[in-house]
Amino acid sequence: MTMEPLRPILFHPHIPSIEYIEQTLLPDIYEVRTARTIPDLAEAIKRLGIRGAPALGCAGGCGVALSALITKADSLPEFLDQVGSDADLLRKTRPTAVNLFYGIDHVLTAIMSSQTIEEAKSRAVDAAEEVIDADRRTCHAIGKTGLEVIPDGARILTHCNAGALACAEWGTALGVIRSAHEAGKNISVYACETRPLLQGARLTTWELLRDGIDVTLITDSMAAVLMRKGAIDVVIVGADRIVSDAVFNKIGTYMHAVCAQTHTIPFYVAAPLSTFDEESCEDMVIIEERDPQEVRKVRGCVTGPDNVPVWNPAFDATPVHLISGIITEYGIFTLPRDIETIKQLKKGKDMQRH
Ligand SMILES: CSC[C@@H](O)[C@@H](O)C(=O)COP(=O)(O)O
Repeated sequence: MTMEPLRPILFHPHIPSIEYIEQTLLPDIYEVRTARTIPDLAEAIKRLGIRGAPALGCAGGCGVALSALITKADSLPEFLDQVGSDADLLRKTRPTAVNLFYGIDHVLTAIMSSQTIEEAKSRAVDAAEEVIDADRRTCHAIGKTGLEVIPDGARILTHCNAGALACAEWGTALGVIRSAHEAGKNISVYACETRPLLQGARLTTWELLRDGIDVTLITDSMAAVLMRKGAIDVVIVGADRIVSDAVFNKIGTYMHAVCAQTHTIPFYVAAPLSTFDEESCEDMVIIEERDPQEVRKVRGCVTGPDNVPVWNPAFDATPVHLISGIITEYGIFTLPRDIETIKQLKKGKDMQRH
């Protein structure tokens, strides 16, 4: 039986609202929630009800469109002012995943030259729908590109959740895994649990079991031993931001990359062009630091003394020399070698938009 495609974020311009799968409750509770205001949406993003770089891009884009639809203003400048300040509120939710800013800016740019409020509303809806449709198409294209790095029989390690739940559909790292499964390759996956918020344990395993893909859950500290035993053929992870010299992804990714290099295992990143921030370098990126309580407690259960100091960065940077390739909708690239090609491709996309 084929499952319905998993679509964690839907935009309903006629209501107007944004519907999303509440990811903090999975896997025990599958609940679809609705954001009707920008503060509602911002709150859902901050507490990771909506999460994952491409999904954040969709949320940002749809959020600006939602703001355009619900804003009541007497003049176009007043209207644009209100939408701009809602966009700023969304920008402040999470600092690392660049797709959030890409989605917000895509819709803002589309409405800026409007002559009337009605025109701006209609442009905002079209642009938000474009962000979602493009992400769906892109993830399927990434999946196809990635087929060449997944041999039949591959045992794949992944970290965090770079699946359909992190995108509009299909996924990036899990998109490659899904495409390999769909192409009839006999693959199996080790999903790292991904402390402290367990996106791997809760979300990746749930997605893969749902699709009938062979998955085994391990704690993050078990990955190195599996690599040493020769039980991993390839590592594939997603990305939150790719700069000229590093890939930012969920905390723990760097550790897997170092281990993979030691054991000569290929280490791939799967991400759309919208995750590249190619003009920046590692030092320029803000890594989100989250609430210490996320480490002292796991889903309400105490895991450390209430007064113990905690360091809780949500992401780490993996230097590009540890990465075998970046699987995108346009092919597989390596950095720094292909940085100019990436710049050209992004310029080309910008030209198409204007
Ligand atoms: C396709 S999504 C890739 C990344 O966004 C994912 O690996 C990740 O780090 C998500 O972090 P999260 O904090 O859950 O938003």
